[in-house]
Amino acid sequence: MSINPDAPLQSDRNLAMELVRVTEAAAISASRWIGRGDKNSADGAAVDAMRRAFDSVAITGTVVIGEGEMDEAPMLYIGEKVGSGGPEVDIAVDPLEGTSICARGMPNAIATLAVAEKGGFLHAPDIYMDKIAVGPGLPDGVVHIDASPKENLRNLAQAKKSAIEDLVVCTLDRDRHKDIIRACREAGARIMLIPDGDVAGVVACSQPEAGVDMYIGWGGAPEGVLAAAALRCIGGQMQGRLIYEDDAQRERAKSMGITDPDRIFGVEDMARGDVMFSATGVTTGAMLRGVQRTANRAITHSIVMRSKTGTVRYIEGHHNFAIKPNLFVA
Ligand SMILES: O=P(O)(O)OC[C@H]1O[C@](O)(COP(=O)(O)O)[C@@H](O)[C@@H]1O
Repeated sequence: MSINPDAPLQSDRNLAMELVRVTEAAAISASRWIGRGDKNSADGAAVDAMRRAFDSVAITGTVVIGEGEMDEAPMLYIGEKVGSGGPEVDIAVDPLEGTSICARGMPNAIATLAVAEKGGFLHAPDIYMDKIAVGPGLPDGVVHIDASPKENLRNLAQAKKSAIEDLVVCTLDRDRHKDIIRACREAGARIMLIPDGDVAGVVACSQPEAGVDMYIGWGGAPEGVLAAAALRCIGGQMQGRLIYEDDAQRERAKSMGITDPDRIFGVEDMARGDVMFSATGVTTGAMLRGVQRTANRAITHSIVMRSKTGTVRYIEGHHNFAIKPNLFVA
């Protein structure tokens, strides 16, 4: 990262690897709660482990996308400082993205975070964001958030030199998306419904093996920023627009520095400059395999990427609790 010009290049190379340890810790702790029907305990375990893991990362980090405000979140609240000291960076976290799916033992839960140089992330309030995303290597503006699903699919099919019938559109399985779903199906596309976890849904557009051509629909705005951070590294296009349910939400956005609350944010508007992104699978999904646990051991599957180099690494971690119990046991 460009924060400390005197720091050797090696330090930010190492930082990317340190971040994997943090999402691994959160995922392993959350994995103890997979399928146990208790999403708050799963989330609490992930938050606690992620917070502790940050203590050994050599950064002076400020949480800008976190678990909520100081008075509502005991840890990883917005404004909290994390890290053991080092370059000043901003942090976006979602220690357990997909709390309900983890509790229900369903696919797609991940532990994730992103790091940017100071001021690099959009300070998104915890409200909905309308989102549309496609993968890399396509003409700029091939899809647009204000175009109809049919128009977007037609343009996307043309750019990909495929038929609309070959395209898969991913969206959250919500009543509010029924018109989008109907329009996509009527246009001939196939729909992949996910119960939760739209960070993975958006990122899937940029992972050829995931089989997703376009992501569309409303999800959390903080999750939108995390997804944008991933796309900054892996490539792909995304547009997001905040959705306000009342004036208080609009005011809240303004108080967080969003001067034009109705603007359409692109990837660079949500995650600027040098960005790193890490995610570890909790339950198996399109993006990552979940934690595999055996007595005293766990295997984790993570993705870590940097915008500076465009390198994307898939990391399989084999963890032995008999030797290293403290970090990972909630
Ligand atoms: O469940 P809603 O209100 O449709 O919100 C959608 C958001 O919830 C999630 O599906 C899961 O979020 P949580 O992990 O906080 O439960 C996100 O991925 C998504 O952005």
